[in-house]
Amino acid sequence: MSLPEAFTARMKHLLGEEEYTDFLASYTEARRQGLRVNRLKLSPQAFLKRVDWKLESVPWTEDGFYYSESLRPAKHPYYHAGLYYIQEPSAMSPAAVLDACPGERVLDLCAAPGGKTTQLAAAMQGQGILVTNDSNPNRVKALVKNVELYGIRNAVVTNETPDRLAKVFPGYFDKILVDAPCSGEGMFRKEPDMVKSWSEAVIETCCGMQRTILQDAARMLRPGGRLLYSTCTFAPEENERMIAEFLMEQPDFSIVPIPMHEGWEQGRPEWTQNAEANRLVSGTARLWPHRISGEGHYVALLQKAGDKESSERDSMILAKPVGTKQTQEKELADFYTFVKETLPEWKGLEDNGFILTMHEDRVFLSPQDLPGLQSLRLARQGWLLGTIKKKRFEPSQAFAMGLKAENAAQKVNFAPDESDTIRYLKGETLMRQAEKGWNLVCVDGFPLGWAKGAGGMLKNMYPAGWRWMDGA
Ligand SMILES: C[S@@+](CC[C@H](N)C(=O)[O-])C[C@H]1O[C@@H](n2cnc3c(N)ncnc32)[C@H](O)[C@@H]1O
Repeated sequence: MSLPEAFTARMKHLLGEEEYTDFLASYTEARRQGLRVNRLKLSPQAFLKRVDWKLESVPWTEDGFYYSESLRPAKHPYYHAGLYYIQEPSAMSPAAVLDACPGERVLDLCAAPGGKTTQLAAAMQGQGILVTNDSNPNRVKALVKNVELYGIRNAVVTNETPDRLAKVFPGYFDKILVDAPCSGEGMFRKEPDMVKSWSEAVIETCCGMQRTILQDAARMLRPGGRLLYSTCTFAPEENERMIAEFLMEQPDFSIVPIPMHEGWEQGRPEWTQNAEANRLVSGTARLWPHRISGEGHYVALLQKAGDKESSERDSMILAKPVGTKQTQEKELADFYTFVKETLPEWKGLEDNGFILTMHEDRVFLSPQDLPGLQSLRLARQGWLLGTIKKKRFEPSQAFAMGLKAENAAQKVNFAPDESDTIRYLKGETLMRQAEKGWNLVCVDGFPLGWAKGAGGMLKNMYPAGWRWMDGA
């Protein structure tokens, strides 16, 4: 791989001759591929029992595994059932360190396409509120798809600037992940295109964005809350120096030292330009491609002073959920009929943490305890259950993916190696006996989507944008 001269000169200067040689040698080695089991669907142990794949544990997260080049896990029906997310192993470290818990209010501020969002959501186990945001409207589409594919039920997806979010969520979150836009030096091996767009000017531009994003994130954190800052770059300007500068400006924040794993290295104080901050940044962590099996990453965990009790957030005016029109029982009659007939065992509507909301013709189950979100660009105001079309309720793909097979009265269960499984994922009509009406289609008991049974065939309701592509 041909690396920019200015980049290699910088790295040589930073690392010194000896370490630089090891660093450079890592570019001649194959990169490691990873997948992370979706604990919203099954435990890593249960997953390992289901597959005879050659997998090796990623040391910093118990649901992460390395797989070999030949495996192609995106070409397996389990991928379409959302049983795992394909993720670069080092990229599993930020959410693992932040350690989101069930019941918390969590923000993923720069979230698309959603790798870390799916990891945070799995840790939250459907309880609490996950606001997941990206400022780029195109990238938000991929984020929505991943939120839905992984069966995340407690997420609100926004397409906002951090500044506008901070006006709505002051002091609101227990935990915030800032996986910042960066110069991407740590991803050169994974995404060679990033090499072409690299320049020292890009580092400077990224620093500007990171500074603003961090300040806005700080406003949204409750006293005692934790903020995880990560990048996939080596440049100290975007890492140790960014954190040192932040700490100087925000005296109510301190570093929480990150527990180290084998091969991880402490942040390099000598790369900051601020003597006072020097000793602090050694509590942050660097993942280097020549020391671990993974790409380059930087991770810093920060805590805001105070505790939850001193926070004023619970006296914030918590508006009616999501500020659109309140659901009307009359409009929802067909939805309730659908639930009664199709999902008699589903208890989702009885969960106190959630409330039915509608936006235009769409029905959502939204987390409660949200401030009014009227001023925000919302991609999803909760779990999209479906659409009411001409007084008929049509369940969404997201609804299917967030259910369990046992919730459905009528279902069709395929084996992964059955030809109908792929035919279903390709969107084909299946000539197959099934109960009349809506059926939840599953593979090995994990939902894939909907189909409608009628006269010896299954009408395929798998969405066009989700379909299996040959050769892809
Ligand atoms: C490193 S990527 C995030 C990867 C993501 N966390 C994941 O795990 O899949 C950085 C993201 O920040 C977004 N971004 C850039 N500027 C932003 C801003 N000012 N506010 C929020 N997001 C921003 C980009 O669109 C990009 O999707």
